[in-house]
Amino acid sequence: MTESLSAPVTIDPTSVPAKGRDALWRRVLKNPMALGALIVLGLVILSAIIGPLLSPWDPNRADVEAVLAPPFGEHLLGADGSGRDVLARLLYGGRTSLVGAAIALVVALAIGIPTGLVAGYYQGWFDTVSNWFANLLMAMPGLIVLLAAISVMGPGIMSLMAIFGVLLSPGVYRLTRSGVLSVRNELYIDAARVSGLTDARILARHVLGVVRAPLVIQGSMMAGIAIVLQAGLEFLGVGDSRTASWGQMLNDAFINIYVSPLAFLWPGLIIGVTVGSLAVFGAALRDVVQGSEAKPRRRSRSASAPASESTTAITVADDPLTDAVATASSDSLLVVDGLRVGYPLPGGGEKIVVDGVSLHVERGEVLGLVGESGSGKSQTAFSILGLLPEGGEVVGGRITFAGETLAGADGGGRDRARRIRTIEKLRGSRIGYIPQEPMSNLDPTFTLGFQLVEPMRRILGLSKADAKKRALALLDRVGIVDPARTFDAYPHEVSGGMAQRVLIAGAVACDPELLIADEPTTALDVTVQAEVLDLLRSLQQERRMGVILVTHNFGVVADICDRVAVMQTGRIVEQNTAERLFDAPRHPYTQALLGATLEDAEPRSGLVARHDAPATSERTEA
Ligand SMILES: Nc1ncnc2c1ncn2[C@@H]1O[C@H](COP(=O)(O)OP(=O)(O)OP(=O)(O)O)[C@@H](O)[C@H]1O
Repeated sequence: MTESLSAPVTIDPTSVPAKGRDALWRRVLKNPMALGALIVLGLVILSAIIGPLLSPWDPNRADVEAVLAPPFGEHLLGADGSGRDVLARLLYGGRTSLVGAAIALVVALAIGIPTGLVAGYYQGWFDTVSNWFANLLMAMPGLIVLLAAISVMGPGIMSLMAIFGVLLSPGVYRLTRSGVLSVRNELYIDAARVSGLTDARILARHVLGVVRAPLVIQGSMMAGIAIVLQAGLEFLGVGDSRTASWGQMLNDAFINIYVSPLAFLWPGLIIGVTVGSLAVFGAALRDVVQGSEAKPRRRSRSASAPASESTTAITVADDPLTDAVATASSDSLLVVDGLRVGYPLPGGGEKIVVDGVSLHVERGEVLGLVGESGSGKSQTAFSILGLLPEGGEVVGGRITFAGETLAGADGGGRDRARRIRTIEKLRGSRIGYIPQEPMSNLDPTFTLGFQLVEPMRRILGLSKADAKKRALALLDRVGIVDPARTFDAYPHEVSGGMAQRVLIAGAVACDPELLIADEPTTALDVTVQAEVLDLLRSLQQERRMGVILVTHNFGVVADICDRVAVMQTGRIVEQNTAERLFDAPRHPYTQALLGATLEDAEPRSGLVARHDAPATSERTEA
């Protein structure tokens, strides 16, 4: 029984409307079925609250002269077998039934939502243990558990409803967990992490929002089930006979069904109407949610390559060709020294995807990280940000930012935990990040303004009004024509170029010292690419930020970078100033990449002086 009661409603949690909860509720209220059900439910609840005003009778006052009195006399709906007023008992009984359903619902939600959120978001041992508990609870025969509880705890109906709530909680847990799993790897969740939001805030704002509508649907179904179950138990004689309830009215009416069949009608009708309204509301809400134009979500980065991939460890490349420019100094902003990143392989061992990468970035300097697809550029960038996909780990080397160690040289678990805290503190404040796909990195359920303001309030401690002022100024600075309109817009209401400008505004909002831009122009239209690069360059110069620009495009490198590190199969094969690299590429791989960039594949001797390179060279992709 518990299994069927706890079974989650079948709805894709990611199909929550992109326009946010306000728009969702507006659509619900426009749906006649949902509105009708809400009105009926409202009336039932209201009549239970103001019961004493609607009936002058005490629900427990027995009048021997009124036993089984017919309706429309002194008692509007008649009297029961003990001479008690039926209308008064209906109104007061509503309180008992609704409070009982509320208790079951609150217990189910209070257990199911937090455990589902934590299990889905963090996974690991907690997920395993909570799944095990959920399966155990679902396998229990609910009615037998409740009857056993009666024999142990007595017939108190409210405590039984609390136990019933526990039995319902696996349904809530599973629904929440599956909702979280469907979004936890979304890029906008990473973007929220990068912008410095804590896990608790991300869960509350970006993850819980996704499961809110399915939970309301599931909750309305569960409330109906709880009302029916409570009435069923009371019909069987469980509960306090001195408290009026719909189930007890059924019990009383059943005894006198041949003498006064109408007495059976009233509680049956009110239970039917209430449970029916809850079911209709749930169904209408589901129609609204499923019929909405939810934006298809793009795949997240963690799916880029499963660890089970039968790739063998990367081949050993030549020693990197580096000049003195590749040597870090003691006051370098970022120093990556001998970085190694690995993923565990299913059969044991590990796949090394970044192997001994060393680089550094100075304040006010742009370092281009170039190489073909799969060469390890993003893995290097994610290691610095502490955002490697699941399974990925820094297995060697060290990353230091402004003197603070972010990864490597572990002295055990406590050391590692401290480093994780350090990088979480730096992300979004001193280290900014601009992602590759602007749209996937914005939460479709919140306005752009909200997504800009929230990190500023947390990191800079600004008031709402000041954060908004700063956000509008930033939107203006990144070239948005109508900042106020864009501030109030949802991601799907702006173009890809505008979304990227918004993300750039967000990345520099807290004045970071280091900016990591992962192919920031790849997903954009060629005409917009040059503008976004111009914007990046001017912001970088204005704020003297160190920048790592991940790209596979030498046009972008020529346009904006001071130095370049060329990556191949997880290693840096050549590192030089942009000018020298274009002038005289030394590694055959660099020569081949440059050759592929130019239509005629001629070696580039002295052709490209960095800032003379046309921005439109973006068109010729490597
Ligand atoms: N989750 C993962 N599990 C296992 N291997 C992965 C995972 N993500 C990436 N890799 C591997 O890491 C290597 C480097 O990937 P990375 O994403 O850094 O390449 P890239 O140079 O940034 O390429 P692109 O330009 O296509 O983004 C690739 O061989 C890739 O298959």
